[in-house]
Amino acid sequence: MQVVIAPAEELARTAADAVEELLARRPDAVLGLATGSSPLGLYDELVRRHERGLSFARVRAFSLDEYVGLPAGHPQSYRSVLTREVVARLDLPADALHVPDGTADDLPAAAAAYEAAIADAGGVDLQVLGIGTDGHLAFNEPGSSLASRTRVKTLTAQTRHDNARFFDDDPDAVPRHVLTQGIGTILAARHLVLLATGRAKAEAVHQMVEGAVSALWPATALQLHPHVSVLVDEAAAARLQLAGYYREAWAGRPDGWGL
Ligand SMILES: N[C@@H]1[C@@H](O)[C@H](O)[C@@H](COP(=O)(O)O)O[C@@H]1O
Repeated sequence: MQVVIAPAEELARTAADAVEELLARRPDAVLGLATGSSPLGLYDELVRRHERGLSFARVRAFSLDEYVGLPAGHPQSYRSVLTREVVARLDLPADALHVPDGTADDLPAAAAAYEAAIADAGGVDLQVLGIGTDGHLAFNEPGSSLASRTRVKTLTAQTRHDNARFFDDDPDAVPRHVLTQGIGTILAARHLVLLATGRAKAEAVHQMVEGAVSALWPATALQLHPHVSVLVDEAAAARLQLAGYYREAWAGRPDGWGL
């Protein structure tokens, strides 16, 4: 795992460099998009670079997850959030954004269709990730199979509490069920770029990078992936035991090496 400890603005630029390098190599790349506050700095940076000429016109994008049961067009559905925060601000065509269908009558069929759509696109080249305070990735809560694929999950009380800020601070208004890419789905992406900031993420980041691989901390499955970049600010890095080594490795990387 590659761990970068830097101020949030620098993390956003470093992640944007990886996206820009990918698009230079592959203009029709497949990007995996995360919701939540963690990737917002990266999305802002991509918008700035788009305004300077970086094109997303041929990119395909896949959301990590979606709430079940929110009506189409609900402002907090992840389709709405990603359309507002990413697609509408870039030249990414609206029909290039794929999101699991949380309104489907047949949710297992919608999950299978989502897996098929990712495979048809050739798989995800670069997956943007955040992490929950309980170590969840996408909506793979503690106890998730580390080999899981897209499926329905039940949110924990902790996650509904964390996400209540998007639902008028009412945890009961947060949907109880979601469709989420599985840990196995996420691990199939070619490059994983995880952003985490703030003290509330410090324990989850420590477990993810340095803890024993366990369903109790689903993000620890990233230790099994060959190309993971973990971008954290000082507060989120506060519990890392090997922080000194990570800093030394990043500062001393050979010229021209990025994520
Ligand atoms: N499903 C999303 C995750 O993909 C995200 O990583 C997490 C953390 O969100 P934030 O970045 O706002 O802390 O929130 C939600 O649960």
